[in-house]
Amino acid sequence: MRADVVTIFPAYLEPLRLSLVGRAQERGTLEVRTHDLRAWTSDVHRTVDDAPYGGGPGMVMRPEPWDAALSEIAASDPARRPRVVVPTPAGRPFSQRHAEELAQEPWLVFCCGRYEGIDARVIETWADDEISIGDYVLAGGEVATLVILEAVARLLPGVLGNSASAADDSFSDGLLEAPAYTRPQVWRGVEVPAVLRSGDHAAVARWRRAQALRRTVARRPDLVAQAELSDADRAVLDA
Ligand SMILES: CN1CCCC[C@@H]1Cn1ccc2ccc(-c3n[nH]c(N)c3C#N)cc21
Repeated sequence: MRADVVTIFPAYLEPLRLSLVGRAQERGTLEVRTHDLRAWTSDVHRTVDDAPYGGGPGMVMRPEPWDAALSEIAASDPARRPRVVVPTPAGRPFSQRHAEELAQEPWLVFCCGRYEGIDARVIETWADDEISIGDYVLAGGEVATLVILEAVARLLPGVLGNSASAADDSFSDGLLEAPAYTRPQVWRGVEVPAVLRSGDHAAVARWRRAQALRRTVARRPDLVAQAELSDADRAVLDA
């Protein structure tokens, strides 16, 4: 997968060189190219924003630099068309399913807005996806791009390695994950649940599913309504 990120703060994307996403890049599974939007300005001040029509606070990002940037990036591989993703608080809520969908794409381009956002005509012309990572307001699209790219990168072949699997993820079965424990067996007087030390893999799986169900009912009843529950699941919830 190739991922291009257009931003006025390229340094914000440096964390993509670390850890899981960094390893995916070293392996060649993911290629991240970061671009400074100001490279596509033509004035001495490298202006990327202007006052909003209709008045109101703040500034809006001008369409010309964005159109020049996206046109040049898209033209860099004429045989393909990238899926253009615009993080915005007005976007479709990001989810694991959405990450799985984006992980199938060979080429993503992320448009990181700032100020009050990007001129709406750029979104109308270029955006394939407008995504929100949550119901809170950030100062720009860079953090959202980091979130989306990490969630997508970990789903790419070979990135998680043998020890873990995206199929075991929280949300992959529609539920929150069960509590996890490691040594010591007793810590601050609290013992690790005996079933986890039993060696009975079937019992451990049942316990973890029950914990995930109870946790999801308590914290995210909306997810329970969407999850596919077995008779055994319903017995746990009815207990
Ligand atoms: C504050 N300021 C005036 C109100 C509108 C937003 C603006 C700031 N801002 C500019 C570009 C931009 C992109 C994403 C986000 C964003 N916030 N929350 C999310 N879940 C986001 C995503 N994904 C915020 C952005």
